[in-house]
Amino acid sequence: MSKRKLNRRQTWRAEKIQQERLDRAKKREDKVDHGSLGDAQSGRVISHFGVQLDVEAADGEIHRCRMRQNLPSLVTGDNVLWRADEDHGGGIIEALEERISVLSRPDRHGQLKLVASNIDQIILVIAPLPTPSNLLIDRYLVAAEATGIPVWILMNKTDLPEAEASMEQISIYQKIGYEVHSCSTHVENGLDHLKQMLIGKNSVFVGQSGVGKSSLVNSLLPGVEIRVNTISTNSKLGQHTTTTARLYHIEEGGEIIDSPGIRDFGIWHIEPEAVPDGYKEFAPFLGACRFRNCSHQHEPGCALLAALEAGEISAERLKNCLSLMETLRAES
Ligand SMILES: Nc1nc2c(ncn2[C@@H]2O[C@H](COP(=O)(O)OP(=O)(O)OP(=O)(O)O)[C@@H](O)[C@H]2O)c(=O)[nH]1
Ligand SMILES: [Zn+2]
Repeated sequence: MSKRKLNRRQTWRAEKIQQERLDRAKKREDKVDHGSLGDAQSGRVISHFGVQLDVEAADGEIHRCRMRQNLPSLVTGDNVLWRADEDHGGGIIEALEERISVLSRPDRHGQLKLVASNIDQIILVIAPLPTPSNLLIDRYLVAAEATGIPVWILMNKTDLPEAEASMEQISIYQKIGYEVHSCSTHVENGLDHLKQMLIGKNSVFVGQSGVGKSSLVNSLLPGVEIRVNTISTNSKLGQHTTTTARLYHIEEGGEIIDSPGIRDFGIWHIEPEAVPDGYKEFAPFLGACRFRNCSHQHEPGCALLAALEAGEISAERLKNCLSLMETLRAES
């Protein structure tokens, strides 16, 4: 399979198939003698290890579960129906409830693999140091927009003197309509506002190495040790992580799903042609160019160039869009 991403129609089809499976599984279950199994109850997959998954029951207890063979592959964040196995311990997952969102990434063979589900918001973490380039921010935003999951920007390390200039640098994103919030893990009460933003939601933190994602997660989840790195110049491009995603509860409310494979989310492969769709302020102009294969660089009747001329989109964003397409073409 190519590295194609699911388009809307495919996503809709996958959801439909999933719902039909769920209905069939429920019907079958009604006819089965459950023996030593308890009543069906709802639960949440909080981590998975190959064929075994940890399911959190409504009372907060965690049960190591196997799954019925008729189920599709499950992922951290899934809501499931499961039964306790009273004879053998643990439990059996019998059905998957509809997912509201999924993060998937291509594996080394280009096949899409689910990474986590039911995520309410993607938080793109940036910091004054390492200094973000707007091109990199765009890349994360394009990837986030493609998931359909709401995304906003978090400026960490506001304790650094460079913070003000960085906020200025990213003000362009606020103009486009992205929410920008800030915090510091190094000052007292620096995370109070962030905690408010997390309440009642299932969030993932993404962003480049060294911006403080581990520090954030550690501060939000005291007692859960996640390694904090010193700034590294190593690019993580191409690295494959096997660590499973885990769902954590924040004491003040809200959930975080975290894994190294989620944090480097923005550098997952994106189709070059899909890039302009990730520039949300371009939406009114896309598809309006005179030529279908317009490169948006010099063609007469280019709707994006006209929008630029009229001051409706920024030159920087258009330049970054084109250069991101170029980079992704070179990578594929
Ligand atoms: N000044 C300042 N430094 C911070 C803050 N938060 C984290 N750091 C430092 O930034 C560095 C990188 O932090 P990490 O939490 O490892 O960053 P990360 O984003 O998880 O990095 P990766 O694990 O490589 O993806 C460490 O030296 C932290 O101590 C902050 O609010 N202010
Ligand atoms: Zn054009």
